[in-house]
Amino acid sequence: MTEQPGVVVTGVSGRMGQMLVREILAHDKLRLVGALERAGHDWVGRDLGEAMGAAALGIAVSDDALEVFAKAQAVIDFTAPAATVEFAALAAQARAVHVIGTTGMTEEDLQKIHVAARHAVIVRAGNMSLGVNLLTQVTKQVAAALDADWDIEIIEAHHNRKVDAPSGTALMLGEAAAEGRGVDLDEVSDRGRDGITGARKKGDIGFHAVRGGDIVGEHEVLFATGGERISIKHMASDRSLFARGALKAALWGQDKAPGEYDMLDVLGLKG
Ligand SMILES: NC(=O)C1=CN([C@@H]2O[C@H](COP(=O)(O)OP(=O)(O)OC[C@H]3O[C@@H](n4cnc5c(N)ncnc54)[C@H](O)[C@@H]3O)[C@@H](O)[C@H]2O)C=CC1
Ligand SMILES: O=C(O)C1=N[C@H](C(=O)O)C[C@H](O)C1
Repeated sequence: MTEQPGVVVTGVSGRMGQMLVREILAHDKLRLVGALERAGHDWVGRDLGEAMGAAALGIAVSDDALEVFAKAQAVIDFTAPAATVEFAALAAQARAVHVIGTTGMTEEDLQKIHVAARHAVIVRAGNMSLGVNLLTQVTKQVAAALDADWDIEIIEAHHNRKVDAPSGTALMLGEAAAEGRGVDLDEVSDRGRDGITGARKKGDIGFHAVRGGDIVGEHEVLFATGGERISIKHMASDRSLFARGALKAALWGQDKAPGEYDMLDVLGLKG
């Protein structure tokens, strides 16, 4: 029997990092082989299990990406854009599947990830849950069925520590709506209205970000026209669903050809 793929978790002290560690330790087809944090973080050099307030795991938290990636068949990365761009090149060098959950990336960042995907499998999604990925497909279908007399607004809500807006998921939903409608999102996107904005421009897709407390992640796509509204919504109440999606992607990517993939590929929802 072949050995189980070894996984490195980056940003291991973070909300998603710790959730990923717990899910990998409970997984029967993946094993944890490394843990990475940013240089200067007080977890670096400590045993991961002890740093998490549990029993020792025999895995020291490292700040040396190149060294830990060399042991991995998959790198699961929910950190920050600058770190993720750097990890994409290093994971490709190590020929490890790079699962990217990080959001808030610029076009320039995405271009660098695209270059790294020439040599390795990269699975990237602003949301790793089955429900949200299904919602993108439904959004595309509804947008394709309705004309521009239906206004599309995307409303998202997250915890008060989130640093990027609109969320990666909101952008995925916006892309899906724009694709369904046959328009370019960059041309019709209207973000965070404020002041005397004038009347809503026909065909625009609006984005609104709520931030508060410990909201895990909520996304609503609203289609509104004279006399009626359609609202489709996803509510995440537990981060473990994002972590489980990421583990699925890490396993799925093991036998794939180099390239960029998303969760629709992993979940078999493309089409
Ligand atoms: N795609 C998805 O399904 C989901 C995506 N996310 C995204 O994941 C990212 C992280 O979210 P959270 O865990 O809530 O944030 P967090 O702030 O709790 O964790 C981020 C971690 O990354 C670490 N980090 C930053 N730079 C680093 C570097 N150069 N090397 C190693 N570690 C580094 C930080 O020290 C921190 O521990 C965000 O972009 C968020 O939007 C979050 C949940 C689900
Ligand atoms: O930062 C978060 O927490 C989340 N980020 C992702 C996003 O930007 O959409 C996914 C999820 O909603 C949680």
